[in-house]
Amino acid sequence: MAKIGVVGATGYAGAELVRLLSRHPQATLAVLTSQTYAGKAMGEVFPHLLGVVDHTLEELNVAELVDRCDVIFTALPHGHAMPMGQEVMRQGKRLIDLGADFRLKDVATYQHWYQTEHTASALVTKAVYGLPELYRKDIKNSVIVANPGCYPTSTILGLAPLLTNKLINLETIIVDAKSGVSGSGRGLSLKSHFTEITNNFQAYGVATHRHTPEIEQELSELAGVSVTVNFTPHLTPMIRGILCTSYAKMTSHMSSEQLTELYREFYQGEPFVRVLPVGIYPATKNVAGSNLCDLSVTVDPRTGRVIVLSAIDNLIKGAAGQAVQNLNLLLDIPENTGLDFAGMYP
Ligand SMILES: NC(=O)C1=CN([C@@H]2O[C@H](COP(=O)(O)OP(=O)(O)OC[C@H]3O[C@@H](n4cnc5c(N)ncnc54)[C@H](OP(=O)(O)O)[C@@H]3O)[C@@H](O)[C@H]2O)C=CC1
Ligand SMILES: CC(=O)N[C@@H](CCC(=O)OP(=O)(O)O)C(=O)O
Repeated sequence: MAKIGVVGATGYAGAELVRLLSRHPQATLAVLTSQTYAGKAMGEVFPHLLGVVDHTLEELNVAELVDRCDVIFTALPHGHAMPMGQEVMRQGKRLIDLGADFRLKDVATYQHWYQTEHTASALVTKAVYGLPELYRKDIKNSVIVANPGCYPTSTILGLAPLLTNKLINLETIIVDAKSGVSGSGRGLSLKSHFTEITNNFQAYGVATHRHTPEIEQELSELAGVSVTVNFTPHLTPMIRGILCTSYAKMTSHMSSEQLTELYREFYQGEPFVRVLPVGIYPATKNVAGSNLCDLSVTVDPRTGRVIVLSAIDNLIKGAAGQAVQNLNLLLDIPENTGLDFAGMYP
């Protein structure tokens, strides 16, 4: 049994991780941390976990925390996982960071987009980008896993077959994404205020969202040349889910059926990617509560563009579920361990 620490267990991503790990057959929750609720029982802060998770939240120093665990998950605001990375390396343990601190390979790019100094830059080269569908082998042997952002997960899975097979003009990629409000975390803010989000639909971070360089880094890696994208996120009045619609000009003539077949081959054997038949489109409700990413691909012969739709649950495939998938790779056990459940419908 792997002893697990969840740092930031009282956030939306952390609490979802605790829920998933509580039923994981090869992991045991050793430490759950919180600054605000230290001393309280997890079930007191989250009544849905009453009788399911009996742990008391603790506030520990980094060295003690790492000492008590084999694998540590950090689900903290960006900038706070760096000391954990250093201690994990010192003690020879393993880290899965759900935040952004180890995702960008270029430290200057991180500092620019996050307006935060990187205090563990030597570790960035050691971290592996935790998207199992692309980096499975590297993740298995890694010490620090940089769990991807929610928007990048759905965008990259949607576009990867096109870039790998050089089927699109790289200067024409547009990503139009919509997210549920849980994506912005549990903390109170005007952005997620009930009256601001209900009966409302708005864009934010236009041309400035910090997931842009993460998406560009990974698409560039797939294409073998530098790729830029227009990425526009929107906030929708729902709790969970991301739906991304990506557009690009095709460089060759293919039908929707041919491209769908190519996607099927690309993702063959993947436990969590479903390529839908032509004419059936992903919806957030179909993946809510599961670790699935649903994809559809359509060619518009009139404009020569391909339209890719991808849907995930931002808290599961976009955060906690993907983190458990990465844990399974680190432990060298079947990737769907503890994740082998369908979503919730309706
Ligand atoms: N929500 C989502 O859909 C996704 C989130 N992520 C990423 O996961 C991470 C957590 O996100 P989310 O759960 O949404 O955020 P929340 O705001 O819901 O939770 C943040 C957590 O961090 C703790 N925390 C806050 N400030 C500090 C601090 N200064 N030092 C230490 N701990 C602190 C809080 O706990 P306490 O006050 O109890 O200590 C809380 O547990 C972020 O990096 C986020 O970007 C990634 C993908 C998707
Ligand atoms: C709806 C909403 O607010 N979503 C968040 C993205 C959550 C996420 O994945 O953020 P990290 O990259 O920090 O892990 C946002 O746009 O900031």
